[in-house]
Amino acid sequence: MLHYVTTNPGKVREAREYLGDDAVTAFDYDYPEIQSETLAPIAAHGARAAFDHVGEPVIVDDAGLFIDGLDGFPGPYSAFAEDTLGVERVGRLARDAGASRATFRCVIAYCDGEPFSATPDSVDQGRRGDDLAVEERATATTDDTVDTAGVPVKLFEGVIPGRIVEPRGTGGFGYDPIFEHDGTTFAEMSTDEKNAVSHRGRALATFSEWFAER
Ligand SMILES: O=P(O)(O)OP(=O)(O)OP(=O)(O)OC[C@H]1O[C@@H](n2cnc3c(O)ncnc32)[C@H](O)[C@@H]1O
Repeated sequence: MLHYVTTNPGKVREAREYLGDDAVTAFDYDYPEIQSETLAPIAAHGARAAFDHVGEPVIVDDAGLFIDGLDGFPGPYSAFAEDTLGVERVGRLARDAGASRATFRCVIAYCDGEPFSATPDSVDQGRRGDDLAVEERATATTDDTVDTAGVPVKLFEGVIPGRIVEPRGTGGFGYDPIFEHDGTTFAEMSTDEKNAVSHRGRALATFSEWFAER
């Protein structure tokens, strides 16, 4: 069984909607997080720690909102900023600074304790939005396997550009009310609609393609 290790029920809802109810079980465990300016090492080390704790295949998912005009703040500190400032205040900070452009990123890290064989279909199958205008660019990529003290972890990243706006909508969780993509905030979308465009949906798409081959 594949365990989605998180303390955030919103992530589990989206993963289940995407992968299917029976594909993953939620495992509520607050794995120790390292500090880093990028999400990938945090997710990789989290997956290793979660695998050590659970002892079965795990996914961890580290996400962050990167506001261009605030030099990427809150980025990897998004959970801390939500807990301390709150979503509305982060939104106001961005708008007051005239900084509406932002990117949501999600890195999914998979670990089952086994090495990954580099079959032609299992790596470097990421889709890039290079043919899209920069403003619209959204990417979902598989990254290299990361070795965390002898245990390999596989990473999948999803990225979506958007704008910080005044809060709208009641769905979703976290920063969804202030993150607008194509005129609609994530909180105004159903889980399905959000998954179709979101950072997490894109990361889940490349993960599930790869996992089906494993
Ligand atoms: O680490 P776990 O236990 O998985 O749960 P978390 O909520 O702390 O997870 P993150 O560190 O990945 O989340 C960073 C912050 O970004 C928020 N967040 C993550 N994904 C989001 C999404 O899809 N939409 C809106 N906010 C999101 C989340 O609420 C946190 O405040």
